[in-house]
Amino acid sequence: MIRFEHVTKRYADGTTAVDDLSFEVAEGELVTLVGPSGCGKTTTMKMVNRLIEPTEGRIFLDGDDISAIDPVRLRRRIGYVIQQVGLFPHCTVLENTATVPHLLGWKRGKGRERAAELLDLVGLDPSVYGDRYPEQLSGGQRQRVGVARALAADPPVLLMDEPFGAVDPVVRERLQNEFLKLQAQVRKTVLFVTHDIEEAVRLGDRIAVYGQGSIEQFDSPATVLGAPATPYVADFVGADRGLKRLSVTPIEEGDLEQPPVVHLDDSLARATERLRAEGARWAVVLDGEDNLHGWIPADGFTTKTKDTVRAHARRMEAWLPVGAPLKQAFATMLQHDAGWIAVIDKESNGHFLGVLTPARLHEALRRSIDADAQDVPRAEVAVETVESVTKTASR
Ligand SMILES: Nc1ncnc2c1ncn2[C@@H]1O[C@H](COP(=O)(O)OP(=O)(O)OP(=O)(O)O)[C@@H](O)[C@H]1O
Repeated sequence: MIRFEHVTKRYADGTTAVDDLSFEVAEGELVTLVGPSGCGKTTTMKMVNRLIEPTEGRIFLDGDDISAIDPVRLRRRIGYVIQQVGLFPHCTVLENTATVPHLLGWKRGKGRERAAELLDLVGLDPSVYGDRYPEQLSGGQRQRVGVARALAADPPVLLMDEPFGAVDPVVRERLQNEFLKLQAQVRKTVLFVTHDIEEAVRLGDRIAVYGQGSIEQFDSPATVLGAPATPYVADFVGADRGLKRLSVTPIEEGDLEQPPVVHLDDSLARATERLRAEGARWAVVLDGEDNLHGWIPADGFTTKTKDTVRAHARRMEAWLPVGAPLKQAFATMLQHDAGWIAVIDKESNGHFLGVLTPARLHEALRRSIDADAQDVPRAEVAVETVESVTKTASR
């Protein structure tokens, strides 16, 4: 969808901002450009919508050489979101969002209808926020309007330059999650500039890690973290990359252990006998449909009781759907001081699949590292163990 072929940008003062850059972004792919300040990320991005012209090389959009496309027409195919959102202060949120349809000559009603739809899509109720002015919004809400505005003419490509850079970390994480959900629906081809490796890892289908004016590694987040291509990349992604990697490795069914299971209507006496015979200290409690209900300890009941498990089962506080990142599992374990986390099927109504223990979490982390590091000599893939991760986290 976007292809750079040997692109170089030298500014008039002799600065080479981008040096012989070649890469390709597939349709519907979200690529994050990450690197330290001044490495050429913004220059790369602005060459795509011709705010900056390359000195050498060619850029293609959907097969068309962009140097042959009139810049104004080109920009209609490209949504642009920047950090200082650039909303018009004297226009309402709805008018701001409808700017591009308006410029494209859409009928007023159609433009406003589309703007309202998009505000909804980014989580701003148009009946509440549509008539407000930008100064009556929070920073995070303004960023959402920026995203809605960029999507208004339904361009196939989005360029986003540190769009969440100006908000606090909590709002930022929320905006990132919302944007991921939105992108799953709209599937734009996105170039996303950030200097924050965490953000690059969280959002990118692939990450381009910039050195000085060139890309040092262009790979999936898991590979960049698990098998950095150069010492520079290893240094940039940081010594705690094992910890970061937890956020890109999902819990799989194969990672789970199968503890003893009892049902709500089972006789407590028989369940207790069984658990003691098996040497188990607790069991997972399921309802009649094998959905997760909670857990029950093996001790503390006499085998003479007439009760059912239901009378003494405890509700489960910590559980996760399969596919959730290992980082969330780890955080949940720490938060609840739990030695294991129940994992359920995300499609059904909480169908129980098994439990994740710290040992299994460690194995899952190793599995994903090994999968990526097949061609990389072992010694170069120095990754923390769960123990050292635990120590880092508790420091
Ligand atoms: N108009 C210009 N004239 C001369 N040099 C420029 C110009 N614009 C950018 N540069 C230089 O080009 C290099 C790359 O700049 P660019 O803005 O692309 O970096 P960046 O990676 O986006 O940085 P940041 O994260 O700080 O925004 C820098 O050294 C910068 O000083």
